[in-house]
Amino acid sequence: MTSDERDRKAAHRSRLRAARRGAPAAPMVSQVLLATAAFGVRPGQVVCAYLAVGGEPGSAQMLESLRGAGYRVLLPVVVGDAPLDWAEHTGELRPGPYGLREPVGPPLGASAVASAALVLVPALAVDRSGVRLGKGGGHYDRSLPLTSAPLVAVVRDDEFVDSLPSEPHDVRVDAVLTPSRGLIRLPCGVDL
Ligand SMILES: Nc1nc2c(c(=O)[nH]1)N(C=O)[C@@H](CNc1ccc(C(=O)N[C@@H](CCC(=O)O)C(=O)O)cc1)CN2
Ligand SMILES: Nc1ncnc2c1ncn2[C@@H]1O[C@H](COP(=O)(O)OP(=O)(O)OP(=O)(O)O)[C@@H](O)[C@H]1O
Repeated sequence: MTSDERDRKAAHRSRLRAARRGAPAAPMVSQVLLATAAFGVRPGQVVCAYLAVGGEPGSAQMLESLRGAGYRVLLPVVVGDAPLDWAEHTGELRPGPYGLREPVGPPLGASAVASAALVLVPALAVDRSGVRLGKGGGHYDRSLPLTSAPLVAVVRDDEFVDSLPSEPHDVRVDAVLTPSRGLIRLPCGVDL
């Protein structure tokens, strides 16, 4: 919206990215199952997830944890500035843009996110009203309006904050998942 909000987002991003450098790993292996249980996701249903890069909480083991619980795991595939495409995670990955690894399976189309029972969303930070700050590509903001599944942002404990700048296109998340605090439904009235 205003360049002021964009500047504020950029300042938050550089601070949060710097703080992630050197942060300990946060594999989120057990925590993701708190999220699927809380939202009643059943074996055989689809969970849209992501393969963590650059200090993001999450891991390949997190994806195995989801598959081991019987969920079908879809991973995002970047298609320029279009909404994300999706493909099923079967274990095999190939290099993608931005240092990502992407699934090798057939692309299921942008609308595949609508088949999800839960979407795990990477983020640099989330505030207690559910505003999410991503890496600035707008990929998730273009994709999340295509689903009505619960949206769970995954961040480090200190990346769940009181307030973040937001623009009209920013899609709010329903809950936040952190390594130590587990799942917190949003909006959250408790002091941080
Ligand atoms: N794990 C993950 N997958 C994702 C996203 C994400 O935020 N995290 N995306 C969210 O929209 C989309 C891709 N957009 C992205 C935009 C920037 C970076 C990024 O800055 N990565 C590295 C730099 C790597 C490089 O350029 O070599 C970094 O975090 O430092 C990653 C993904 C879809 N897949
Ligand atoms: N629904 C949308 N349609 C078209 N452009 C969009 C949409 N959502 C976001 N954008 C554009 O994407 C760019 C990045 O947006 P923003 O700063 O909110 O990204 P982000 O939330 O950090 O990224 P991401 O959603 O990939 O994690 C902005 O130029 C914004 O206008």
